[in-house]
Amino acid sequence: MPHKSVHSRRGLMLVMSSPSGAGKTTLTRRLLEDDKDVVMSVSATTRPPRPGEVDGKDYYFVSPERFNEMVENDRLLEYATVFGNKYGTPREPVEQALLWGRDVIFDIDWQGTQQLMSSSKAIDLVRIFILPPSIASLESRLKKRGQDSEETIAGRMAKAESEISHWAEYDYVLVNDDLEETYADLKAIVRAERYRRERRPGMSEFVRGLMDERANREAE
Ligand SMILES: Nc1nc2c(ncn2[C@@H]2O[C@H](COP(=O)(O)OP(=O)(O)O)[C@@H](O)[C@H]2O)c(=O)[nH]1
Ligand SMILES: Nc1ncnc2c1ncn2[C@@H]1O[C@H](COP(=O)(O)OP(=O)(O)O)[C@@H](O)[C@H]1O
Repeated sequence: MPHKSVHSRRGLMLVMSSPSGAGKTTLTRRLLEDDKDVVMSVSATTRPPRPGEVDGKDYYFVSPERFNEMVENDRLLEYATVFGNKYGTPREPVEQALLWGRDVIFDIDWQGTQQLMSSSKAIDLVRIFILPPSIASLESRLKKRGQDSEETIAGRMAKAESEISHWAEYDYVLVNDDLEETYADLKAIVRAERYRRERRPGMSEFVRGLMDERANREAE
């Protein structure tokens, strides 16, 4: 049996960004259901909850005053204004999860991704950008989701181009045409990233063990 250090690893920070409606929530939820090593980073926001959204699960819904307090007390890893509302990532749950060797998945925009990149977290980041197969399908998905007013949908569509323009700042780009195929690709990315040398702190110890074993056998 190899020593357990061979399995110890640093958690990934899996960042998912996309124009609204491309499918990141759908993909993220599936990954969370399938893989118990992945936990979600629940953001704080000043946006009002949509029907069906649960405080503490989808977001922490907070007042603008409370949000400012979190910023001032350095409780957020990053934050940004999107569609006129503030969104931010609470620091503590992320640091806890990574410490326990869990992977953390983030549904944040390009501004948040840039902030994480310029912080000490850069080596832990895996950035994934989700594109729709066409603008027409983006619009029909937003309509089909049925959670936003005509006006909100028009606003999201108007923002899509500026979101999409940041695609090249990501490590991986997935075109979410067939959901099953995109999901399989997402899982492949996560699986491979877990094996990166720099995320495997126990590996040097394991290799030292191999060398010792070899030396011992030679001595016998
Ligand atoms: N920077 C940053 N962006 C966030 C955060 N939480 C959510 N967002 C982004 O805010 C945007 C709007 O989110 P939301 O109102 O839930 O609508 P969605 O586009 O349907 O997911 C999306 O692009 C999210 O990725 C956060 O904590 N930080
Ligand atoms: N590959 C796909 N093909 C068709 N519909 C999809 C696909 N991926 C997601 N959807 C649907 O499109 C809508 C928007 O997806 P969602 O995950 O909420 O997007 P986002 O989180 O990026 O705003 C949802 O109704 C979802 O069921």
